[in-house]
Amino acid sequence: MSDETLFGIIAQDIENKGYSVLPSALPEKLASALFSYQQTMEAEQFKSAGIGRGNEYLENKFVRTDEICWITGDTETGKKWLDWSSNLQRFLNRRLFLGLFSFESHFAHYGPGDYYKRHCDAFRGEANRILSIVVYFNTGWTSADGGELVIYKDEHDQDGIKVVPLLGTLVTFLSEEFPHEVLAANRDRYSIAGWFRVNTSVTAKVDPPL
Ligand SMILES: O=C(O)CCC(=O)C(=O)O
Ligand SMILES: [Fe+2]
Repeated sequence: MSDETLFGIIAQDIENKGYSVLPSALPEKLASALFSYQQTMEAEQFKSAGIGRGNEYLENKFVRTDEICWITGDTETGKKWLDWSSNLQRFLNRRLFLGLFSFESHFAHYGPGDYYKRHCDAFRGEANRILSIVVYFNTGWTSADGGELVIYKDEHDQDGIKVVPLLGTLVTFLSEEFPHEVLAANRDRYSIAGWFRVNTSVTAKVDPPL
């Protein structure tokens, strides 16, 4: 499948239902490059995941226990991923007028027993995270391995839909609309999570003060 075809399916899903779950969707070459990159650097660079970034960085082991590493364009593989993501961003902006302005993403590693409790990636009103994306690198994942992503339709939904974190599966959803969680995994679980943002700093500057 070409990138254009794939991006078109994602756009249609987002338009129709606000989320998209596509098995075997991430291009295989990109997936295997990213996975080996994650494996080689994980020992030295990963750190315990915190909630928020920068000054807001706050480790919160009650909410999430995975380890993360932010992806930059400093390596060939990191750059390939950011190029692919920016093509998706451009496509979605043209097709859905989302006004996506920037992208941030990190590798994540959930060891056995790790989880990320039910949360939203963005909050209505203050949010500049618009679209969340998750891709997985785990071969031969079965239901006995746990670690599913559960996406809830709204804040009242207790059932959700379960996504098996299998190699190549690509998930996108509107960040404000869908609470979600990662159930405890019984084996190592590797992934990337990313967020497309709109630019809020510009409006903050031009908005007259109250
Ligand atoms: O790994 C997943 O399936 C989702 C991770 C997630 O929700 C997050 O990092 O915000
Ligand atoms: Fe999330």
